[in-house]
Amino acid sequence: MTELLKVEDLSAGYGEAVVLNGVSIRLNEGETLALLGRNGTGKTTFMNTLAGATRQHGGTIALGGAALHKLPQHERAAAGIGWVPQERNIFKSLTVDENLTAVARPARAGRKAAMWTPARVYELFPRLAERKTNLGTQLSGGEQQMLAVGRALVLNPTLLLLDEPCEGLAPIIVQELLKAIRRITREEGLSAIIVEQHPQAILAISDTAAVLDRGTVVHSGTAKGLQENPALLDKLLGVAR
Ligand SMILES: Nc1ncnc2c1ncn2[C@@H]1O[C@H](COP(=O)(O)OP(=O)(O)OP(=O)(O)O)[C@@H](O)[C@H]1O
Repeated sequence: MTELLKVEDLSAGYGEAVVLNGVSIRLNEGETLALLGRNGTGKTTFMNTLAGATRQHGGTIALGGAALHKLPQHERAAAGIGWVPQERNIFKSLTVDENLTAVARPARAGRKAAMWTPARVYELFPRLAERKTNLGTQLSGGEQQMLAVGRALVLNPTLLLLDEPCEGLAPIIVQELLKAIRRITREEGLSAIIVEQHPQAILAISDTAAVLDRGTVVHSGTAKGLQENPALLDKLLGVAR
């Protein structure tokens, strides 16, 4: 197993406020990590810190052996981070197709998996293909989320960060999205970190899991181990979901 992400003793927050304290997390190439925790425990702050959108106070982040924490936010996408933030930052004044073609870039040399292009995103999300010429403002919440995932994919990242991808979506759309995420990670082998409020659905498609509480990692192990231990899930997350 080749290690892709190595986060060591990370402290980060907003301004002087420290939210994450001494967080260490590892992820192997081709694996998916479920990042869980109750509300306000620092999950989004962790994702934002990988993307370079918080203030890092200490620690290191290495992606494929390169020091990511030294890079400004605008260079992290080129370094391999495909970030889908909670607020789905699509360009609302552009069409679906323009959103995808504006950011598409070829994969790095030596990449084994097939390259993501707008055409492949349309194949993954047929709903988006039907709305190619619609503006971002004309999309439903689920379609916006699909477009946000598509935009991250066409950057051909080495690590996909999905922050609560299913939040606020209708159950049928959640199923569609989870199926697509499973395909991206399981079949295409893209490494990912997924933050979610519904642990069972995400644990089922993840290899490993980490649980945050008050900005520190209070549990890490296999996703299966956590999924099969409702008592531990209850202890860590409040309810055996
Ligand atoms: N922009 C910000 N400026 C200052 N503090 C913030 C900011 N965003 C989040 N925080 C604080 O950081 C802490 C962790 O928030 P974060 O959003 O990372 O948690 P979370 O685990 O993702 O929560 P949720 O599941 O509710 O999204 C909270 O106390 C929150 O108030």
